[in-house]
Amino acid sequence: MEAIRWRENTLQLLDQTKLPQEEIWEDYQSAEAVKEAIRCMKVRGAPAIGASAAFAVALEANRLPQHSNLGGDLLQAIDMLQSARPTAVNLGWAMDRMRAIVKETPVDQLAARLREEAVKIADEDVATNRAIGEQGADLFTHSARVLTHCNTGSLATVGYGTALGVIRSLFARDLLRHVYVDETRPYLQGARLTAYELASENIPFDIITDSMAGHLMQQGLVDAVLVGADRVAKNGDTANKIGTYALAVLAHYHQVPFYVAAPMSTIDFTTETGADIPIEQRSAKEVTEIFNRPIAPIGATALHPAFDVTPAALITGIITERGVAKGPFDKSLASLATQEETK
Ligand SMILES: CSC[C@@H](O)[C@@H](O)C(=O)COP(=O)(O)O
Repeated sequence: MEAIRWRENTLQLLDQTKLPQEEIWEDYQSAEAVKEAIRCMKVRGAPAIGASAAFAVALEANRLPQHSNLGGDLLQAIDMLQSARPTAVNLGWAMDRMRAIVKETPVDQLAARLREEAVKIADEDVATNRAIGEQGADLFTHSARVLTHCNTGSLATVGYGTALGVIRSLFARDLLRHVYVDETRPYLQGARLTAYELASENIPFDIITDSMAGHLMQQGLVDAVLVGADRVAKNGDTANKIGTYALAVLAHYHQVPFYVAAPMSTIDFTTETGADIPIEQRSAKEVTEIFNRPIAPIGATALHPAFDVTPAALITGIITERGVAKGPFDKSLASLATQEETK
């Protein structure tokens, strides 16, 4: 399954706001249009928005006339793309890579070099996720029932997925008994997207409402929680989809291992702790309405922080492509950052 395609200098995105009812691919030709797709979540998931924005810079280099200040125009487009969503650090990370290419490349080679770099970012993401899957599956010796939140699969990345990549690898090794999929209010990434991915591969699962997780853990039905991340601070505090923190508290109380799966590009060594991570506030309408249909009284107000921060102390391990970091995370993450890939 894929949600991002690069075909003949055109970016194609699978519109995730329409899934699973309709599979609609849309063509993109400009950075502005891609920014809007990221903002309104036609493409979402930290690695997927990083890769889409990288392709958007390549599109822009093709679209704009070649002139002496093309580099300046592209740097502006990069800033504009980076502002689309604030929490996912992979967006900034991918834009930093594109910025570096713009700064070091002669104007007549920009389009080709930016295209090359965007393809590299996308290809690397798939390889990284497969390595995360293997590292994560190595943690399990018995067939497990896992609970996951949001969507961290092929739709949230360029392919395979992070937490869902670990789930795929467990399934491939016959070490997966069942997946409990949090529906993930309010945007329903779990019920709509994770369920869609698991169903397409015949991986056994049940959707649960977010409020059912505690009950399941109390019943002894959950062996591990596996989630993704939008940004991991230097000390291991992790921002992920709203509801992740509550799951971590529940897992801690019930002594269920709580794992975060994320590529090294999601670790932000410039952010000291979770308190410094910007939390995206989205429209209240996404809470008071479902698919544009009101579910609350007219005029009712709502809050919509799209992410929360799980303190490092509640995290059993952070599964990366280079290995699994354990607390104290400031030391283990720093050591992974300096080491070559082990797999
Ligand atoms: C591999 S995806 C990791 C995270 O980006 C994911 O868990 C998540 O929170 C996605 O949020 P979204 O708002 O759908 O972009």
